[in-house]
Amino acid sequence: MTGTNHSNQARDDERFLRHSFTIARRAVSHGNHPFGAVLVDRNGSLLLEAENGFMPSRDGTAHAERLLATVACTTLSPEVLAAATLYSSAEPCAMCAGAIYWAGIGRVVYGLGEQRLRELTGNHPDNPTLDLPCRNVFDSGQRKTEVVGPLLEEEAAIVHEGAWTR
Ligand SMILES: Nc1nc2[nH]cnc2c(=O)[nH]1
Repeated sequence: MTGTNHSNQARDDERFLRHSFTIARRAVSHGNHPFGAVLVDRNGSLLLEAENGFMPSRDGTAHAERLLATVACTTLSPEVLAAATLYSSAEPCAMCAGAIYWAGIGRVVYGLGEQRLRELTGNHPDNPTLDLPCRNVFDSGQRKTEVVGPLLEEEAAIVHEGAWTR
């Protein structure tokens, strides 16, 4: 890969990560938690979007990344999945990292890190953050998942402003 390709990729990563922040804000406008995820193919085309779906049924497993992974692996080919990047407004939790792994998505870029998320949510009952980096989950698998993050973490944190007060 040339230096130009590297900088193109970095630019695309920031652009699509910011798009996941927009989806996270959309989740809030729908009464949900501030998380969003998007899937992009190897050519930089947007394939899928998913927002947190906690409400209305208080489904604690309806994380944006897990919902996206399920749609992705039931609609796209293994080749497309392996070459795709999932952009997430926050670091995938252990459940979502597992779902991304099992879906066969090859690359993940996230904004807010798990530690920072934990500081923001405190002990809010809707988000008892798991203290397990997504890299630990991916590294215990048999196929490689590339991970980039935290990235644009200050912007990612702003999305959570006012979201975890009780
Ligand atoms: N990364 C992530 N963490 C969450 N914690 C609660 N919901 C979510 C979600 O949709 N994504």
